[in-house]
Amino acid sequence: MATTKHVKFAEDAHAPQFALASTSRPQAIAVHPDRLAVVQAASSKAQVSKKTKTKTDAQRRYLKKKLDKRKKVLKAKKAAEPKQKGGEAQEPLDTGAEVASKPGQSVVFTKPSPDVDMDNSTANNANGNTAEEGEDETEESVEARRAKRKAEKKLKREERRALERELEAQNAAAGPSNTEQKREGNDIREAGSTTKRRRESKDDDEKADESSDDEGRSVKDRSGTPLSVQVRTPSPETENQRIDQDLELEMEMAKNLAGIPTFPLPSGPAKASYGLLSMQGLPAALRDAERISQELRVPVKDIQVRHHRRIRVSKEEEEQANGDGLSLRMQKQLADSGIEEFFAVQTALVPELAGLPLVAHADEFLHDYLVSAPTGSGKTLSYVVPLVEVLSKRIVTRLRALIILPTRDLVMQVRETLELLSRGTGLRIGTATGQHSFAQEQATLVADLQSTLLGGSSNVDILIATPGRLMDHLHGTRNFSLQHLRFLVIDEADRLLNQSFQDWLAQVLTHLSPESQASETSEGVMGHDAVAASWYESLGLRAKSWEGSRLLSSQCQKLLFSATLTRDPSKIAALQLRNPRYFIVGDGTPETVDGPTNVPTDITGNSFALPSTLTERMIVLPSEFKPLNLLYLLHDARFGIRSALCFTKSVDSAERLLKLIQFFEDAYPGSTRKLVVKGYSGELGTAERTKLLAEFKKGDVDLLICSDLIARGIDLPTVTHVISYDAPVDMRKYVHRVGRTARAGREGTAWTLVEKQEARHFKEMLSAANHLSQVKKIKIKEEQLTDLRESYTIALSRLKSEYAKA
Ligand SMILES: Nc1ncnc2c1ncn2[C@@H]1O[C@H](COP(=O)(O)OP(=O)(O)OP(=O)(O)O)[C@@H](O)[C@H]1O
Repeated sequence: MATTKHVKFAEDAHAPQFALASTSRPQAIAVHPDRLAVVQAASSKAQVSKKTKTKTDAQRRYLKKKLDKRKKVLKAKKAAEPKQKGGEAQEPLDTGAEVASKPGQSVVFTKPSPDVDMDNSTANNANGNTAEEGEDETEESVEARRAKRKAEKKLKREERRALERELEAQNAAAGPSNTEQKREGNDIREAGSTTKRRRESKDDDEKADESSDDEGRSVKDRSGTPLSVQVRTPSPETENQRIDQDLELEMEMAKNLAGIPTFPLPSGPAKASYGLLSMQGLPAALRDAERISQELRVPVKDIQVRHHRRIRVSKEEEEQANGDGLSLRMQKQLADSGIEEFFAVQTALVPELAGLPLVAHADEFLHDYLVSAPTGSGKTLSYVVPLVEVLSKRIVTRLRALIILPTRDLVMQVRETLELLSRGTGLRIGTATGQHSFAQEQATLVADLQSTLLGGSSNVDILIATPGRLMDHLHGTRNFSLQHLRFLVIDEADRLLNQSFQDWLAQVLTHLSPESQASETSEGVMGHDAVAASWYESLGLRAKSWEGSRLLSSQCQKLLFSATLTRDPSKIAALQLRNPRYFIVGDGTPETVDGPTNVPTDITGNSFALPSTLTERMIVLPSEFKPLNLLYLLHDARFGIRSALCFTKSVDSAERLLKLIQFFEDAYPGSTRKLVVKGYSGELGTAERTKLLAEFKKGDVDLLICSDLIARGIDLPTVTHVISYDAPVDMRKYVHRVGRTARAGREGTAWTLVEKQEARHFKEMLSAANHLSQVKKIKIKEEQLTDLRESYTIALSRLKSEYAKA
């Protein structure tokens, strides 16, 4: 509405008097008197003159510029004076009128009158051009005017400088107190000084104008004789406006910036302190982790299993409650497997867990456990031995232990260990990985797939699964229930917690509580004798007064393992831990307030433990030298790398490298025995992968080129070297890759080929984990590669033609 009115006024602005007088124009009468006043003002000549007044400064500038131009012209005239004195006729000025008559050009004659110039209206001739005459002026009056102009000019300069000083004073008043403020102050000063520089340069130009004729164009007559006139194309109004706008903008900027609050410069997040982590909800037990030295060894026969009390007891009482050792059966199994003494992580966990009850009572004070121990330190046995010891007391088969692992290969590996150590116990072990059909898996995991049984029906005591297939069974297999679960083991926990696959963790935790299945209770349901005691009440099977109502909602204890276990509070919170205890196996140095001192950690204080028997090397080189350097490592007698895993960044690059090395081996005459090199990736079938790993373990394969599929958890005791052909992108990956060697107290060497452009990142990564000093830099000289070059060139050209064919 307001816009319409405004438009109307704009239309009526040409005849405001008429609009006021005429009663036949209701639109005009309906207008608010204030607006009317504005419209009237805008339409009157008074408004024009007011506008002109507000631009006095700008006009002065314009004037000054004009005066300077005149001064220049005068100078030129003065230079011509001797000629005049010599009786030569003064150049006729009316020739300039000819030039000035050209449309669009304003012509300034050589002797302008300042009085005329002060009033533009009188200075403009009929064509809109400026024509100022001064033919009859004497030399004295010229001198006087020059002096006057000089004085005026000086005055203007002083005014200008005063303004600049004022601006600077405003900036200083803003009071910068830190770097950012200083920067802003600098910016303001920069803006001010830019203007100042511009002005100074203008001043310089003006000075230069006195001797040269840069801005003005020298106009020549038809005969080519230069005329003493200055031709300006921009109109004075445009120039005035520009100067006004500049000044207003500058003032505005200074005003705005002076009031802006300042903020500190952004910087990278600092490593979280333990105090901070605690404040963010990390349980105190996780802050004050129990550290165990990597070197600790205890003979299997000396292990004393701690029997848990039903009520919470002091640490001293708990220690006094030492019971017997491990079962004789277990001791025999371990001895048969060549295990005479327990490693550090096992000495901490086996006594703690092996004495746990098969069925937990309400007043049993149970813990959940988080364990961070180096790669190859025996974490698998540290949970497998106690699980077998506790569950072997069972009479009825129920699903009592669930072990979750990230890959199928790891599931098979843990299954092997479990089967070995549970021999003679009758414990049933099942796997769910998707290796077999869903129906096949269902048949092996669940005894009764037809009826609906409140207590579930399990064919296995221990299930080892990948999270994806586990979800399938939770949602799609009748009578598959987690209600009897005593142990939930999450191995390679940090990797699994990073996988949100079907929200698997939340799903598993939900299926541990009875509420999730309470709705399924109905009269037609059979077999409630098999329901877990802790689930009775929730399923409406007993009155509250029953003793079992005091049982825990779930008796399940959680055990988490990794070489790079997270202490990220948000991830930990998702686990819903109960009375957690945190074990870190490292060099035994107690943690400081700011975190462990010698164990590499990431930003959230996550511990990265590395085996003490590991030797680490890096070679920094241009990317094109990587294949030759790798071949050198494989063929030089000093290194003699065999039984090695070589990691690449992708399956494609693993394939290419494999072919290149195979072509090289064909072409290279230098070695007595050709290296056997094979590729290992997820693209191979399970049977093929198992066969390949068996060959490698036997020593039939010298080098296995692989993707990160087997970077975690895979236990190949014969690996003596790990080569990262492509450098790992983060510390976790590095720890797990290099951890494929130097396992179980054996020696091993890890090599990382670092491309020059990656070197900085790689070193920063190591040093952030406090680990840079452990990785020795090796340089292979170009001349050391000479022997390999010829065969390498052949291999390379064969590789090219192979890819050209594809
Ligand atoms: N007490 C022991 N004595 C001798 N060998 C052992 C002992 N405990 C474990 N080992 C062996 O050490 C090797 C590594 O064990 P395991 O695979 O459990 O390591 P890990 O800590 O799980 O490593 P990763 O973090 O890489 O998964 C295995 O070959 C295992 O048989």
